[in-house]
Amino acid sequence: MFSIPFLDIAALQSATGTVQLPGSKSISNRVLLLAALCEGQTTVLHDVLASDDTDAMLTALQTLGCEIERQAQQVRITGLDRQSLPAQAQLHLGNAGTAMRPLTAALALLVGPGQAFELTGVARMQERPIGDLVDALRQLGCAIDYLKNPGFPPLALRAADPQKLQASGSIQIRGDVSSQFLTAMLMALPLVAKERDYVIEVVGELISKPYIAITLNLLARFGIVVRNDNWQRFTIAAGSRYQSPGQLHVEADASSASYLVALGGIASDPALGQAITIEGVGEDSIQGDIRFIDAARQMGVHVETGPNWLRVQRGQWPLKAIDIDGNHIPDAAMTLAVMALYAEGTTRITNIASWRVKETDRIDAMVNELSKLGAVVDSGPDWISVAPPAADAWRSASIATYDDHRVAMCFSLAAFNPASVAVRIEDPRCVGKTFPDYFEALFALAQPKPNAVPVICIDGPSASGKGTLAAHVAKQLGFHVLDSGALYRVAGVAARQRGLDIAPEHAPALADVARSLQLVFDGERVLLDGRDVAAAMRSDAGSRDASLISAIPAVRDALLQWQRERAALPGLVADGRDMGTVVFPDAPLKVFLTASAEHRAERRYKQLISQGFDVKLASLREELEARDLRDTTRAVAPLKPAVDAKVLDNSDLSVAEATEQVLQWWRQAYAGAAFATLGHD
Ligand SMILES: O=C(O)C1=C[C@@H](OP(=O)(O)O)[C@@H](O)[C@H](O)C1
Ligand SMILES: C=C(OP(=O)(O)O)C(=O)O
Repeated sequence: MFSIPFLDIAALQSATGTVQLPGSKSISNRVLLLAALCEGQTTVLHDVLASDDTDAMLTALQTLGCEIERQAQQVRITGLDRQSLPAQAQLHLGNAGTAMRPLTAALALLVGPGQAFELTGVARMQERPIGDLVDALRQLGCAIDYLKNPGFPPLALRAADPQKLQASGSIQIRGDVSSQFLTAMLMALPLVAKERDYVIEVVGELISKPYIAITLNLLARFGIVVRNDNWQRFTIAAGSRYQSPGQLHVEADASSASYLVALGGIASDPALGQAITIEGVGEDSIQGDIRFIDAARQMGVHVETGPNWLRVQRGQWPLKAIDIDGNHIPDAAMTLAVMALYAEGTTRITNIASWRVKETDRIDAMVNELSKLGAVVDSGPDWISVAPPAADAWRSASIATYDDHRVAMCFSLAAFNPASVAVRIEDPRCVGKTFPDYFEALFALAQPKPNAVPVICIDGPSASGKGTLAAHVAKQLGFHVLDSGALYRVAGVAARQRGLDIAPEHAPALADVARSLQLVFDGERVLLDGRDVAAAMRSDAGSRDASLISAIPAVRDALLQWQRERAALPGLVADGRDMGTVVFPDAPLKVFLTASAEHRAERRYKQLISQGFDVKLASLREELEARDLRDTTRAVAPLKPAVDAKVLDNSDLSVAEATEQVLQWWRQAYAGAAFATLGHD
């Protein structure tokens, strides 16, 4: 997961490959709760989504005393024992609608005399309506108080009035704000439907119906058969009792699949043998969002399906604009709004009023962010229309994501824009709600346009702190790191292992060694042919050999390609001596890091002393000055700032200050002018 302030997505060209999708949020949170409601019975759930929303549900169930064992994607749950519910519990449910709504209903019926439960969430959750559900529960005698604003969480639950609970067998609930209210009632009522039927009548239009279908399907798996009269009236029969299915497999998430279906439709060219294969969800899915593929097909995307897989390729290009009622696929329909950037004509998505009360006001969010890119966008209370920018009207944009995972995921697809304008996704961590590794999955499938991967070069003399600075900058940007100094050290070790003397006369053999290095940098470990050589390369002999081998032009040439290939999505921070001058001459940001010999000697001195080495400051300084002289005057790739490098003297800067300076340059260098005019610098 990229837990960083923003993620720059390079101009992307194509996509191909196979992806195994994480579990469905809607199914995971439903089955976690259903399993918890199977009093005393154990259920083993497989392929459960691990994300912020499922964490919210799991943590709440644990707080309530549920026994849960979690191993990777497998969760073993023993159902709650009513008698041992805690007297008090405070449940923080983040922004998970699938936790807040169903838990409210179940706990409103479970809470006993003398017990009190509070349910709350993030600030946005406190703006997401829950009044229709509370009104329905109050008809049953449930005691629910609003702790802040009427109609919204946080809520306090106390024991229901038992007489009223038995008296009211028919409950009315509104269905036009969120289907999750009805889902919540359907999952809670089996807890009380012992002696009599309970009937739920939906008032007004029921939106997002396919989510009710998921609920009914999963209830049946847990032994509860609900009569559905035309989506208007639902009957839970007397004698209903939760019965664990023992084991249950969670399908992959069909809403998450929409971004990858769109990816294939935009960027997988069948003529080049490209396709996106999505595993874990397919035509047999119980999730309504699988119907996104119909909309994608209407836009011209080629989709093949199997029971639990999808294979997607570009069909018609540009895509066809469509006019679609998005009510049945409220989450996946957002993806259509971004696909519209690649369609001929204006795409209209209607009947999506619920977008306004989800993670953010999604209609406004889509209008704002699509407009930044230059699209022609319009909207109303329950619709949005999108026409792509004219060829010369694309603008680079820093996409605000409103703590909404779907905004972040959708807009990553804008990076295929024909104008190659830069796309920056702010707060990419928000995808943690349902698809924590979304960007990793995207980068594994997508290929950048030639030379589009952003590279930051940090060159400089010995002990200037390049490595530390590179690591800090890379961490902030989510980029890879190339420590080219380490590369020469490994080349030296490899040469010694093959019994070669490191001298100019062996240049061809040494270059062969360099060319064929089988190398993996894995945290602190450096694997050469599968063996860790970290200690050898950092020894004194390793340093001497690195210095010798790096002075051999044929070796430098041999390693050039290997270094260039490290420029992988989303980007690279390369540190060394000739990164900006030789290896990545087109890098958008080159930093030449210096510090006075006095400061560098002092830093190295402190470092070595703290490691227990007996060294003298004066001789360290002499060594550094001698090395500087050698480095700056050598014939091959002498150490010098690239003409377009920014010189950073960090003699008096902390690592944090130096990092901030580089990031500031980066924010400007990478499409900076365009972002700056949008106030997002
Ligand atoms: O029941 C569910 O799992 C969901 C129902 C839908 O909400 P609405 O019914 O509020 O549209 C959907 O947007 C949400 O992501 C998940
Ligand atoms: C609306 C969504 O979430 P929630 O389950 O919180 O309603 C969503 O995932 O798009």
